[in-house]
Amino acid sequence: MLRQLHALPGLISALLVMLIGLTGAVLSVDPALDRLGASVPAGVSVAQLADRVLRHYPGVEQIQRSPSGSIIVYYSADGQSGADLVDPASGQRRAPYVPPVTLRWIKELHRSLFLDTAGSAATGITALAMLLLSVSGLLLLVKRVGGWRQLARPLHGNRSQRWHAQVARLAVAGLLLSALTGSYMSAATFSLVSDGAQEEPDFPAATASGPPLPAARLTALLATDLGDLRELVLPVPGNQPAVYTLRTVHGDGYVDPANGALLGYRPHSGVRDVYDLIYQLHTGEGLWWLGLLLGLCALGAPWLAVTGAIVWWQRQRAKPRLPGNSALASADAVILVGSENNSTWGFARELHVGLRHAGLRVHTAAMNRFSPRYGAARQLFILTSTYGDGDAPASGKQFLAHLKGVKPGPDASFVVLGFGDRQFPKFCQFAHDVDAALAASGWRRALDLALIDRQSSQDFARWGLGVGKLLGHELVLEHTPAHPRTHALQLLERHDYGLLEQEPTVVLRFVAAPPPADAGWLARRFARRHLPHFEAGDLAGIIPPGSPVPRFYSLASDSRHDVLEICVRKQPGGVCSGYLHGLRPGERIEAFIQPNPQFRPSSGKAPVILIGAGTGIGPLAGFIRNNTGRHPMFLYWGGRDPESDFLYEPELRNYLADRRLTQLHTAFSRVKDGVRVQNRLLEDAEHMRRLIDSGGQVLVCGSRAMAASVRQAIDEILAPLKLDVRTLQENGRYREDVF
Ligand SMILES: Cc1cc2nc3c(=O)[nH]c(=O)nc-3n(C[C@H](O)[C@H](O)[C@H](O)COP(=O)(O)O)c2cc1C
Repeated sequence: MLRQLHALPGLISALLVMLIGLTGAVLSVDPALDRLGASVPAGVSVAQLADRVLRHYPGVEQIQRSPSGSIIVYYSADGQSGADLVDPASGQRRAPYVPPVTLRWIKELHRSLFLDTAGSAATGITALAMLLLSVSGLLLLVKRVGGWRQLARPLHGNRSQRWHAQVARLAVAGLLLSALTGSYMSAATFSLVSDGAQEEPDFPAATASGPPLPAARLTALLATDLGDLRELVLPVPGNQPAVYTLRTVHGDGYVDPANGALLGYRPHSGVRDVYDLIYQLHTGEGLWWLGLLLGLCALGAPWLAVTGAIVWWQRQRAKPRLPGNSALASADAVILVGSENNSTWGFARELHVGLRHAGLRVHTAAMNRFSPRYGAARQLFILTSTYGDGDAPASGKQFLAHLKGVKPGPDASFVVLGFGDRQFPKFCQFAHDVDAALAASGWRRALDLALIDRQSSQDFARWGLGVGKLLGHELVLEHTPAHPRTHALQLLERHDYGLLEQEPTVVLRFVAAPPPADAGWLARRFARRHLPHFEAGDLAGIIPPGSPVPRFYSLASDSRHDVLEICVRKQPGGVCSGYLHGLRPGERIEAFIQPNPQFRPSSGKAPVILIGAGTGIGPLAGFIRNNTGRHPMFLYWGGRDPESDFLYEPELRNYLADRRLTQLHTAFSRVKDGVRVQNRLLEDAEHMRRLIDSGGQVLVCGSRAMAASVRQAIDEILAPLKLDVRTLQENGRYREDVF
């Protein structure tokens, strides 16, 4: 609901939001430029200013002060009118005053799109839409990160989602203020609220008799500080009575030239003061720094409109159509889906189709649709992601509340499959909650809860085999989530390890592939000569011939060096690892990049502890290679045999020598008195504790089993500090990349 409330006005008003944002950003610079050109002397009265100006401009008609402090004098001389910018300290001309035509043009576009009343109404509605977008966007952001207190925490999601949320996080306060003040000003334009404008003060019927005093001696002008002045209109010859008109930020009145008394003064009402403040907060006039900040935030509006539209489009694309979705009453199997960004629906569709091929009638719906009618479902499959900080995704939010009112039938059984990301401290938490709640409500668990990390197609296929056994049908589930465009790579060189141990491991270095020899002129002309952007720790998705399913390998290099490096161990029967191990220099592959921004050392001088085993060294070696700032970095790595599979040995020795690596601790398991990396950590517990206690960050890369043992070891090491891995994870100080 909240998402619709955000997306719908966003899509409808996107173009106008972009225009208003851009023009607002341009206008925001004006108060700062005005302020730059203005000199603002303190303690000068309006009487002093008028006296100084009159010395240089005997024909002065009007003196204006802009909110930023510039003084503009309108005068006539030799029958000609003119306007100058004047130095308030001397009353001398600084420059002719030329009203900024372009700026006025942009202001008109910003206010009314040059369409008078209709245009003002359109910009007013856009301001309201921006208000709604800012509030709903803020609430979505809070939900995304898992609570108000987590607002500063690293953002997750695909590239467009992260960019959208990141800019929104920076700009939302400014956009909210601009939208709120803009809506108020629009409402005032259409007299829906008052702008506090009041009638002119009563013009005096008569003034004191006697000759006019010099401006410098007029008491009302002496009592008015220059900082409060808006405008002083000098007596017009021939007007009776001839008086000064004085307008200040506090009120308006007239000044008797014969005795300097203030006549008919009318102070501004509270409503007017409120309007003036709102005007100032919207335009930044008189508050140039706020104007610039608001302008920067306004620049975010076009960006948010574009990335928001992309995110919406991606979400729509991920929503699959379900062929032959049976009615609930006649279904043999029911699939309920909990999803925030719709990717889980793709997996659900594959299961739906697979079960139908097995001859079942299948009903698939969102988890929120769960109601007492579902109690009769014989076989209930729940596929759900987790969102925020271990929370329910949008289409599963109401499930647990609805579950309380549903009585399971006598044959009812369930299977829960969770989708999540191990980078989160609460990995698949909602799936755990749903699984436990169903069991506690009397449903029979047909299969243990299974969890899928980062939409792994292989894990899903494996789970499908288990479901097939349960149902007594073969179930082949092949779902590949949409992936980014692939790039052609050419193998530059390879370094082989592990041959002695019969555990072949290879470090492969690729470059951007040149266009094929038979490519046409156009293809050669526009062929990409560089690798796409990536950083060490991101993932390369490689699609082996004969399989649509990509396999992911952590990157050991970043694109700055124009080389893409991965480290691959040959898996028995592995389709992709076998293919990669068979590659010879000069051969080509297709790969895409999947950013993994969560798995990177954070910037700063705190120590970084890198822990890995086997090919998990790949990204860790990349981090060390990039440590040109020589921040303290400690590597704990486990292999089998130093003679055979000491991956990156020469490079690591070089990094130690040039201090990119502070210490190297290795653990080899297939030697006499062999140890594993977690044993090394425990041996070095005192040192580890000190490093973590001093703000250190831990990055772990390797197999799932190794990561679990390392977690256990670190918990043990940290126990005396009353600290644990979970707390470090919540603070972004413990990150894993496991496979
Ligand atoms: C903002 C955000 C928060 C997430 N929070 C969690 C989490 O707390 N635990 C978890 O295991 N996965 C978390 N994930 C990962 C998603 O559950 C995972 O990517 C899932 O496949 C998304 O499926 P969906 O597109 O159907 O929502 C989060 C993802 C995002 C974008």
